[in-house]
Amino acid sequence: MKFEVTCLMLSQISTSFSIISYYLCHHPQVKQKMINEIDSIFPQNTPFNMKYEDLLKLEYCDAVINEVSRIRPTGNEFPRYVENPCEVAGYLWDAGTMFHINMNGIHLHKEHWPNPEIFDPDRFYKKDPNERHKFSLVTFGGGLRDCPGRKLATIELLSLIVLVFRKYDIELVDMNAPLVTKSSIVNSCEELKVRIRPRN
Ligand code: HEM
Repeated sequence: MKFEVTCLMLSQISTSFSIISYYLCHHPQVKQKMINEIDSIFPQNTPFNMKYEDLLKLEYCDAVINEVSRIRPTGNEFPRYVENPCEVAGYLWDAGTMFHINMNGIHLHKEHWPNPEIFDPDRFYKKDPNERHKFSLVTFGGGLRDCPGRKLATIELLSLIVLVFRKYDIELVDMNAPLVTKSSIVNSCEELKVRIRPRN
């Protein structure tokens, strides 16, 4: 069981990284802005020393992670079980009802996200998270049972982005190929053909 949970977490990280790479290749100006930020915090031709405090300075990379996980979350839903009768959205629900909270429905909701189908990391860049609804982004769930691994997952993704994009450029082999994902408990990236070249 422990092994399965660990695999699930790792598959979420690797799928997130694949989806990030896919979106960056389709939005070269975003990729360039991200690379500029990485180069400003971890300059080329200087000894490379990846520190936690420096990773936290990568605000644009963080915005890219948030925007990719908004538009293409690795999860589909998370459940909530009600022990007592309750009212939700103007309806009365019996005790024992199981709700399945639809992440895509929330992440693409026009009331919370203008032009929700458009990929735009600037929605998150240097923005105060308190200015939007606290459950408008539920990549890591929400409330009492939200993901305790969210900070670790974000730091892992930021580290991976720095390690790869500081040294290498990634291109899609076929710009017209769709992102192939398989949906089970979570979505996993099944195939993403890329060309990786050293930068410079
Ligand atoms: C990109 C990576 C990850 C994503 C997208 C993700 C997402 C989620 C989501 C949506 C939930 C359900 C939250 C809810 O019901 O409100 C969850 C729960 C959980 N996650 Fe993550 N997670 C990730 C990485 C991790 C990591 C790295 C760990 C541990 C090291 C972790 C540990 C857990 C645990 C233990 C729960 C159950 C919490 C509970 O039921 O109280 N997750 N995660």
